[in-house]
Formats: sequence, C-alpha cells, structure tokens
Amino acid sequence: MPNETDNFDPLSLAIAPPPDETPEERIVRELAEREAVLRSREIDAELKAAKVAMKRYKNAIKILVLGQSLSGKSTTIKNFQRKYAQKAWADERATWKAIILFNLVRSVNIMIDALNRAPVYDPQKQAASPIIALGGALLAERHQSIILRLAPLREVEKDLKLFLGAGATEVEAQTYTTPNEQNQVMFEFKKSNTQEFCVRSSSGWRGVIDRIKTSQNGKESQVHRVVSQVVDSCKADILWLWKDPVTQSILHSQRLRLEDSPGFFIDDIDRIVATDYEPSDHDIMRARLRTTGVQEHHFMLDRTNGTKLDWIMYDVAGIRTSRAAWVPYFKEVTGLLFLAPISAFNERLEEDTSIFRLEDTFMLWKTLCGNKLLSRVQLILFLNKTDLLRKKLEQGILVKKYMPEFDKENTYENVATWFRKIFKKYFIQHSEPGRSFISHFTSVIDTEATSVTLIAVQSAILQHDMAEVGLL
Ligand SMILES: Nc1nc2c(ncn2[C@@H]2O[C@H](COP(=O)(O)OP(=O)(O)OP(=O)(O)O)[C@@H](O)[C@H]2O)c(=O)[nH]1
Ligand SMILES: [Mg+2]
Repeated sequence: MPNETDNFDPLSLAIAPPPDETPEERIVRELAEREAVLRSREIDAELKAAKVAMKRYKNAIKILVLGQSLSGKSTTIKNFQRKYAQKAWADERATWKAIILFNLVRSVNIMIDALNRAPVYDPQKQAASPIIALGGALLAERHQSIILRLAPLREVEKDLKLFLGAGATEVEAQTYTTPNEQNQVMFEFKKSNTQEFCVRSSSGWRGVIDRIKTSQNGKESQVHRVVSQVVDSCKADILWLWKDPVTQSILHSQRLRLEDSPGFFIDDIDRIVATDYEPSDHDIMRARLRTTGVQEHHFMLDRTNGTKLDWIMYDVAGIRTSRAAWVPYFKEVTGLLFLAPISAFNERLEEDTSIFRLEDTFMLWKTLCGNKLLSRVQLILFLNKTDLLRKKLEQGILVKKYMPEFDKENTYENVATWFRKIFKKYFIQHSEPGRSFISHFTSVIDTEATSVTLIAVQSAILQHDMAEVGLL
C-alpha cells in the first residue's frame, strides 16, 4: 500500500509556488522565472560560441610578426588586412586621419626644433646673405616670425599624443650595455622604465582605430576637425618653411632627412587638410604609430579547396624593452614573419645608440633561428625597406663605410644580394638541419607588390602546416 512519502518530490516542493501566493506575487514570480530561462539559454549559447571559438582558435594558423622597432611589422599586417579583411579596411579608412594629422604635426615640430638649434642671422655682425654667412645657414627674421606663428602646433602635438596614447611617443635613446654574441640580452633587459608587458592589449594602433571607430560622432571627430582647422591655418607658413633653402640647408647640416622618415606627410598637406580628405591605401601604409603590447589580428583566408581558414597574426612591439613579451607566443605559432629593414645599415638603434640597427637585426635573427621553441616553425624573412635602400645607395652612401667586409661595387643589386647572403648564412648556422630558407625583398608600403608576396607567404605557411600534420 503506497504511503505519503512515495509521492514526495523535494524538487517540485522547492519550486512550487507558496500556498498563500497573491495574484500580483504570481505575476512577479512568473516574470522572474521567464527571465531566468532566457538567461540560462543565453549562457548556453555563450558556452557553445566559446567552444566553437576555442576550436577555431586551435585550428587557426597563427603567425608571429617579429623584428626591431620601425622594421615594418605593423605595416605588413596592414597589407594583410587590406587584402584579406577588405570590409574592415574600408570601414576604418577615415579613422586613420587622426594618426596622419599627428604624423604631419610631429614632422613640422621636428623641423622647427632643428631650426631652433641653428644660429640666428644678425645683420650687424654677419654677411649680407643669411644662407652663406659664416659658411652655414642662419635663421632670418622671417624664419623666426614663422616659427612663432607655428607655436600652437606644439599644443596640438601634445593633445594628439594624449589622445592617441603611448604609441604616439617614439622611444627615447638610452644607453644599454652592448649585447655579447651569445646574447640572451635579446630577451632580458637592464632598464625597465618603458617595459610593456600588456599582453593582448587593446592599446597601439589597433586599439586607437577601434576607439575612434566606435565614437565617430563624439570627441574623436571633433579632434579631427579642430586639428585640421589649426593645421590648415598654418599651411602656408609650413610650406614656406619646408621649401625654404635655409631650412633645407639646416636640416641637411643636422643630417635630418625628414622626407625619408616614418610618417612624413608635409608634401601632402594640401590634400590632408581638405574637408573631404579620405586617407588613401598608401597614406595608411605610411602612417606611423608605434605598437605597444601584443595585438591580435584575425583574418579569414580562402583555401584552395574553397573552404575558409582562420589566420591570427600577432603584432608586437619591437623595442628592446618589449621583446620579452614575444616569448610566450613561440609555443603556439605556425609561422614567423621576420622583418629586416635592410636600408638601416647606417642608422643606430633609437633605444641604444651604441649599436647599429642592422647589427641588432642580425643578432635578433640568429637568436630566433637558434631558438628551440621555434625549431619546427616556418621562418619567412622580409628584407624590407628596399625602396629606402635604393635611395640611400643612389645618394652615394657607401655600405663599405659601415660594413668594411663589403668589397663590391655599391649598387643596389650587389648590396641587397650580399645582405640576403648574410641572413642565409646565419640561418644555416643556427637552424636545425633541413629547414628551408624563405626570403623576399619587400617595400611593404608598396601595396601592389606586397600583395603578390603575401600570396607566396600564405602558400609557404600552408604547405609547412600540412607537412607538420603529416598531410604532405
Ligand atoms: N619607405 C618605406 N617605409 C616603410 C617600409 N616599411 C615600413 N615603413 C614605414 O616605417 C614606419 C614604421 O613601420 P611600422 O610598421 O610601424 O614598424 P613596426 O615594426 O611595427 O615598429 P614598432 O611598432 O615600433 O615595433 C612606418 O611609417 C611605415 O610606413 C618600407 O618598406 N619602405
Ligand atoms: Mg608596430
């Protein structure tokens, strides 16, 4: 015979409405229950999406882009974005304006700093021509009054720096001990005041672009407008100063080649301050904002069989104090793109002026080739900034002066081939046997030529990946 306890269901009892529930209380309770069901479904959907994302992440091709600061890493990733994420690229076009304006104002202020360092022409003491007096260039009254009129650009630069964040400040020169050949120094550092270990950060150009994009009608677009207006009102003075032979002579005497420096836009000022200005692909490639932290970029690439493949590219900060943040990524990547700015053979590292930039690049390359964690990773070398290399050689700058071992005629073909040979030699010396050496001569601000290189990179990485999983 059934007793009372046989029908006892603790769950039904727990969720049963209270026996003395009023109609109002019932409505409130039922609403709360419905909301709980909806939230539970939402959580299920989020978990499902997270699971799919995890699976996609696991199967994605992951590429780490490395090289010293200013080597062209972010510019290379911009090329990938232009080619493989066309909608985002188009949507973000206008947001580059702020960075381009900042680059322009910065160049003008660098030019003014150089002029402020030059002696001033004094008609009482010096010869009649300000250009030839004392055999050097002197500032005339007109330069001085223009410099005064351009003073507001200091404030504009300061405001834009605050607005754009840490990436708007280039690293200051610091003195480090020169690394030895065994150079663990590549990944450990003496000074930590500029360290950036904000892994997967939202700062740097990616973060800035996202921030500007999400608030098009807010403070950011006002910033564009106000800065454009200020620069427009200074346009005539900026152009006069830039084209003036005294200015050019002073810049030359201080070895400042602004026109070949990152983010040079003075020659484009008319276009840039126009109210309907839209940055071109070439403008965006030339825009400069230093990367801080490590940033992820996602792309969908077509496979030959018509299906899609996820690519994740990691853009990192190249300055020495940030290189330790690269190491955690070594374990998870399929490929590594290394940017070597071969035009930099006569330049010193900004953060450590005791070392030439190409020397730092060679050491970095050797360290990466010999790194055990990367031994099965496909390395691809971009011998970048070939346009600037060509220009320097045409100007008569001799490679031999900086690298006495170079004993050929100072032509682009000879120099470029010789640099490639050095990279290949270090690759063979430091890599595990059997690894193939892949290199490309690039100028990544040239989107058309780079587009062809990217196809070759894609196919090399996919082939390597298939070989790794045993499909080849
Ligand atoms: N002329 C020329 N300029 C280049 C080339 N590659 C990059 N640049 C410019 O050099 C500057 C630096 O390039 P980035 O891509 O920002 O350098 P990065 O390696 O990301 O530097 P960090 O973020 O500091 O590590 C930018 O203004 C680019 O437009 C090139 O092949 N030729
Ligand atoms: Mg960068």
